[in-house]
Amino acid sequence: MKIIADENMPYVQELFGDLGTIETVNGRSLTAEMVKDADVLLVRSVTQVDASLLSKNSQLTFVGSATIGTDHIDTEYLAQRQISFSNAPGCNATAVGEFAFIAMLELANRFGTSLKDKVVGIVGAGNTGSAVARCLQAYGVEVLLHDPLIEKSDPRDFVSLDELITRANIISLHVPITKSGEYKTWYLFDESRLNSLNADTWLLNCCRGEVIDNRALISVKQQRADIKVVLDVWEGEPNPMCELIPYVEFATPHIAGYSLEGKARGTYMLYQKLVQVLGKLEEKEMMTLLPTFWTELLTLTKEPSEKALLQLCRFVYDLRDDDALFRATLLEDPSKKAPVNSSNNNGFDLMRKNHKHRREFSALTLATAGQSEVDWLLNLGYSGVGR
Ligand SMILES: NC(=O)C1=CN([C@@H]2O[C@H](COP(=O)(O)OP(=O)(O)OC[C@H]3O[C@@H](n4cnc5c(N)ncnc54)[C@H](O)[C@@H]3O)[C@@H](O)[C@H]2O)C=CC1
Ligand SMILES: O=C(O)C(=O)[C@H](O)COP(=O)(O)O
Repeated sequence: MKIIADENMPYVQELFGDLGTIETVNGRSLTAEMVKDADVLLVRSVTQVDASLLSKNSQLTFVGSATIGTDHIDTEYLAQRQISFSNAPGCNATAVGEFAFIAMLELANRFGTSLKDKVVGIVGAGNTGSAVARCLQAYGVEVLLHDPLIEKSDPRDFVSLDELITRANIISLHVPITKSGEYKTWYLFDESRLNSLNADTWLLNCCRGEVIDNRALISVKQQRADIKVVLDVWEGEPNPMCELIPYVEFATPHIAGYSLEGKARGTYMLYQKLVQVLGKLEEKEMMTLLPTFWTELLTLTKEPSEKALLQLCRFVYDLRDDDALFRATLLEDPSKKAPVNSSNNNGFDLMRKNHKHRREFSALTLATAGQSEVDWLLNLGYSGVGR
């Protein structure tokens, strides 16, 4: 069995090595010729899987995408050809949740205010949106949810988008990209909605770039310095509008979901699905793949202040590093805010390829010496001993 896999998918050899011969490829430049004799195709979000890519292949039985989003997959076409498909829903939700939470703490620190006093509006209350909400609620922050597609069947409280925009100090976007229908998300935040944001709103996008009209965001930011923006995803990836970068507080190349656990979970979920499709038994376990964190135990002597909490988060992931590298990679002279060039696609993809996967909060164990007042840190995701 020939398995073609994206080179940016960790643990493929460990998990799929016994099932067939593996060839790893650059997912962005995959062609019909390259996949013509594949039995299994394992991709990430940068590969369009459609009739054109599969036009020379008549033996493919399984396509797996180690991602939450499926906007790059023509699932109808795969179904027509009776090719099994699986993505990895929820695989990197914790990573995105922790990323957004850390970004909010960083913003609070930068602007000399407290995250705890804010109201956060989450647009899209599925896996990633709920993961952000869990972190915020663990810390005691008020959260508003907006999700018209699930509000009738979900016991949580929901608000309209207008109410969310009116009441929230921070808005975090967690919707799939959809181009049609009543609740389409393409340019959900267009110029008029961006202009309707309250003074001093913080806007975070960790889902898909085109949920915000990026050109409109530039013009709104030119008038509204009060709005603060965090972008992990960009319209037109891998060629973001470089002139937008200077208006963004924290800028990263679509790596909110890039925790080692999240990526491993993605590959592992595809392994589980393929084994099932092949009628075989699972013989591998995910946790045995992960290395231990460089330090496993941290002793807390008292409840951390917000600044100390940020330090604790930076211990696991320092967002400032990725932001600085992004600017250095995509802006020729970050101090002059000049773009390297308008189509710097290698820089964006190279940063993603070489990204040093961060760990999730759970990789770090906190010794809390029996203090129940720090239980919320365990709800935030850290592991704990001492109780
Ligand atoms: N930056 C990154 O690295 C990552 C980005 N993503 C992106 O985030 C998206 C969301 O991921 P999940 O939360 O796991 O997906 P999910 O499917 O669990 O949740 C998405 C939620 O958005 C809701 N929704 C759809 N249209 C909406 C609208 N117009 N207004 C409000 N809510 C709406 C859906 O009802 C659903 O509950 C993915 O589709 C993917 O595009 C996902 C993982 C990592
Ligand atoms: O899961 C998703 O959806 C994402 O956006 C992924 O985190 C993107 O990662 P790649 O598949 O592009 O490596």
